[in-house]
Amino acid sequence: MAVDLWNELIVEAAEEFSMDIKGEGAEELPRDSTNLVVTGVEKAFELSGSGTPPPFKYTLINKIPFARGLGSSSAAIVAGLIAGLVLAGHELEVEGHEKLLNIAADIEGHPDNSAPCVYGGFQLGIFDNVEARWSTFRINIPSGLQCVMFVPDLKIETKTARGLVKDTISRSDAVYNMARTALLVRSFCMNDMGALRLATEDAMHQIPRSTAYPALYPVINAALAAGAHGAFLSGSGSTIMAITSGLKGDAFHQIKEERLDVKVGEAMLQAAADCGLKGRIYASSPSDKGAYVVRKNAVLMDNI
Ligand SMILES: Nc1ncnc2c1ncn2[C@@H]1O[C@H](COP(=O)(O)OP(=O)(O)OP(=O)(O)O)[C@@H](O)[C@H]1O
Ligand SMILES: N[C@@H](CCO)C(=O)O
Repeated sequence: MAVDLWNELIVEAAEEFSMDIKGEGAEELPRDSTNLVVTGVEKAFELSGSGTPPPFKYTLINKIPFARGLGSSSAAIVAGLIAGLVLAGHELEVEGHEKLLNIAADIEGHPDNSAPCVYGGFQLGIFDNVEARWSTFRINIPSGLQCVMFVPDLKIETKTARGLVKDTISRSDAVYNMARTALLVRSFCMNDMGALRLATEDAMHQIPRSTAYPALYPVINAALAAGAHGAFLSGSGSTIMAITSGLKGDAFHQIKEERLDVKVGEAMLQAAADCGLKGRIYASSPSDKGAYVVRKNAVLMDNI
């Protein structure tokens, strides 16, 4: 599900390659061609038949915390792909093909984050063996939902978190999760948030991942006790996401005591602190919109 939390990428013509990173990951993310925005731009140029891209000046303005289960790597890949397609003047087949989504998911290895990143909203990403490609399906999101995210000072890379989950699962665990996946989709389609606590229970990945993350269940339980409809590990972690609703109007006009998102956020922070873990709370909402081009400026050549 896409949330209203954005990274911005500016790509400009330049004499030589450079990269400036502001905000999240400014100190840690690579500033060379291994940065995923460059991977995206290079892929777009390759697809356009233009070969290697010319040197560019990259500016990344990052709001999405990285290696926290919030899809920052997909955001970087998709931003690079879209910027590269615009710069190379190349268009992809969309309708009935989902080319952009498939290219992004192939770079990332799965569509879990690329689908909401490309399209916005709540997306199911399924590999279609007949078409030999990823296919996505949009699910309704009830209006007024809030996403309260506990983002700990603890980075967990997806490949590490995936290493904690067994390759095989028992039949009973599969049945447990399949039933809850169906209930989750029903809850969203029917605007029935009352079923979300049950629908967001899990028997497949949270327990093994909690072995490296002792605060996981205390924080989930604190969010539920404070009134969240459901709470769960976001992606492969380390962010823990709680879903609340009930506010009317802009958050700035609310009385603090009446704001469930604040109560839930405070409860999550406290439970984490009790486990010796610090972090930040982000309160956001689902975004219906995916990645988009803000502006394209034509650069006049010297001889024009
Ligand atoms: N521009 C970029 N933004 C974010 N991560 C990047 C970028 N370029 C390279 N990376 C690398 O990608 C890795 C982070 O990807 P990872 O998939 O683990 O985290 P995430 O996308 O934030 O979380 P998740 O996939 O669990 O939602 C790090 O090793 C990071 O160095
Ligand atoms: N949904 C994936 C991670 C996507 O970031 C997982 O649980 O491994």
